[in-house]
Amino acid sequence: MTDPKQLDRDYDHHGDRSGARGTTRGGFPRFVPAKVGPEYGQLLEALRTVQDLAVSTSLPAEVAEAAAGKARELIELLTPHVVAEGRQTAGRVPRLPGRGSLLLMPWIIEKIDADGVRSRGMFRRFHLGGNSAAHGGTLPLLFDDLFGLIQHAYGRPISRTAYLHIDYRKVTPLNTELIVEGAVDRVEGRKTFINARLTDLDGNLLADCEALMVQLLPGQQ
Ligand SMILES: CCCCCCCCCCCCCC(=O)SCCNC(=O)CCNC(=O)[C@H](O)C(C)(C)COP(=O)(O)OP(=O)(O)OC[C@H]1O[C@@H](n2cnc3c(N)ncnc32)[C@H](O)[C@@H]1OP(=O)(O)O
Repeated sequence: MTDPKQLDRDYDHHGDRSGARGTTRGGFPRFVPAKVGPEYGQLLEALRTVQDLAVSTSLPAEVAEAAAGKARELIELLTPHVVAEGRQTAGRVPRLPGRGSLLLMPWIIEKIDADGVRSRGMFRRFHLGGNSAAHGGTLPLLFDDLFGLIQHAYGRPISRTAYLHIDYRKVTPLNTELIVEGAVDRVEGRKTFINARLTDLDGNLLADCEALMVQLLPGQQ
């Protein structure tokens, strides 16, 4: 992963992490890959299964009460380990599904270079929208994170998504291996235009997306 300061000489001057917006102290945190053992991936997989169960069960009161107690125990165990943005493990383990983040789609990056990025994975029960299909709102998250990786691997400075246009071509199934792949289409000054496609393993197009990412100016957050 390229040091973002090499791509953006204003890296340390984008907004403020100490509270006041519009000032230039702080900047974006530096995302350095985190080193973790196998237990971290196991924890995340267990938590994702809990998410699947949380949205697919109808619990008797005593089971809900017992589960709430166990959840509170987990909260107590984890709370002392909260750290500042950029120092958390989530999002900084490129080899894990969703880079080790529970927010992101639990997909694995298969290819990442200046020619583009490809990830493979499944939408799970907790991504259900209706009638066995992935919720339409989960696709922008999948694409947006992919675009962040694409523009970074292409060597663009820190940028934010200005727009993201998705065409939903076919229903996106759950529990089915899929591929998302995209690349920079063109760069115009501060603007990077990126295209991506979501397909099944037979190459059927499920959705495609075009986005504009705009390079941040010094002071922009
Ligand atoms: C191991 C660790 C790995 C870590 C990897 C990192 C991965 C991270 C992944 C996470 C990634 C997550 C990423 C995220 O999710 S970022 C989160 C979602 N995005 C935002 O919050 C962005 C909010 N918006 C803004 O901040 C501003 O609007 C920005 C900065 C985007 C532009 O405001 P600014 O005032 O600076 O610019 P400007 O208005 O002078 O415009 C400049 C040019 O752009 C053109 N324009 C602007 N908007 C639009 C539009 N909507 N349609 C068409 N064109 C548009 C405009 O016409 C002009 O063109 P031209 O006239 O010059 O030709």
